[in-house]
Amino acid sequence: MPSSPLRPIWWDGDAVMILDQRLLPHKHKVLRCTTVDDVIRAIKTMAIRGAPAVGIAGAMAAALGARTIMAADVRTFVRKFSRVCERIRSARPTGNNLSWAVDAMFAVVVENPGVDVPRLQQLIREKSQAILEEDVRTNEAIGRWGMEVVPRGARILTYCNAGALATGDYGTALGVIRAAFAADPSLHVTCCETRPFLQGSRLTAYELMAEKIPCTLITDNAAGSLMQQKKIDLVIVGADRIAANGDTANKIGTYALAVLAQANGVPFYVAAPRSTIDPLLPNGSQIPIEERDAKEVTHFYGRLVAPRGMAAVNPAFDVTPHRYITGIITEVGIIRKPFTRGIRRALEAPPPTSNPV
Ligand SMILES: CSC[C@H]1O[C@H](OP(=O)(O)O)[C@H](O)[C@@H]1O
Repeated sequence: MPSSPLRPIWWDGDAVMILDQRLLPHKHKVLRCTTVDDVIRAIKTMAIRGAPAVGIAGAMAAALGARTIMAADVRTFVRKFSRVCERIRSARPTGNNLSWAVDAMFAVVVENPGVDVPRLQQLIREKSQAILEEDVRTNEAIGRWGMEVVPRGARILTYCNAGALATGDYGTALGVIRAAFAADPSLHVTCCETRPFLQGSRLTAYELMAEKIPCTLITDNAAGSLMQQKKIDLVIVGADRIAANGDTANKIGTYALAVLAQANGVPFYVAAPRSTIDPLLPNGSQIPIEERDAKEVTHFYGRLVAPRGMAAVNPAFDVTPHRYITGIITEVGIIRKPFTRGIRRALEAPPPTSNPV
């Protein structure tokens, strides 16, 4: 069992256990995954979601796949494992963490020449657990750095779910909120429902209420008006892929929030681990945006709301140009403009070892 009721994924012997987030907050069902396809299906259907959590799921799927490869020799094993990794990589296109995790899993093979197949399978399984544990430490460091930008009594707005359920535990944007709340219980969080999958009203609200963090749910459309009325002190969101210049892909609707924040003089922060950064992308124009089923728009919990036959488009993410971002909170510090130089330095920094503040 996981150490926290909010952990979205964990090993249970030879099975990967995934908390089915499609049913939260009112039903708590765990999917028992024993094959690569079980995990890929959980990712594609958003039973597990959130860029870092999807990366961890990809790592564990790779370990499940490695275990089932029957190969007498290492060369055959490597060839088959490479194919498994490529299948996992394509499960969801926008988040950088999935490909980052798959690359890290394949690197185990590259970094262990001369090791036999059973030992490689064990090392791959251990790496997947290490990625989970490193993610939690990373989020705690993001939380500690992020406290620097949260004034006492802050009224914070957040979007979608960048919490324990979107990561290995603790969260990125919600990691900052958890760390700030531990030091200052007077803060307040406004969370946007985040149509159409409702990560805000179902998941972020669930996390915040579980920990008695003062919070209020609003429709996505209300965010701008609250900022206009000076009722929000700062915005903190997660990220799915950050380009080398700081352009950031996140849940659809984030771009609008960032423009509204700048228009109203509200600081706008992105909280993300370095595994979300894609240094090979010079800017956000080439970030692949996942198109999801139009039924998520025309239906509400499976019930047709729009007229039958109504056309709908459902991009799951958008890209916020770096000019609208105040800072990027990572596990090695807060990156501010000029982002290209700051991101390069952050990627060169050693991993966090202790409390940076
Ligand atoms: C900790 S980053 C989580 C990130 O992922 C969410 O998207 P989805 O729920 O579709 O996986 C959203 O963009 C969050 O900010």
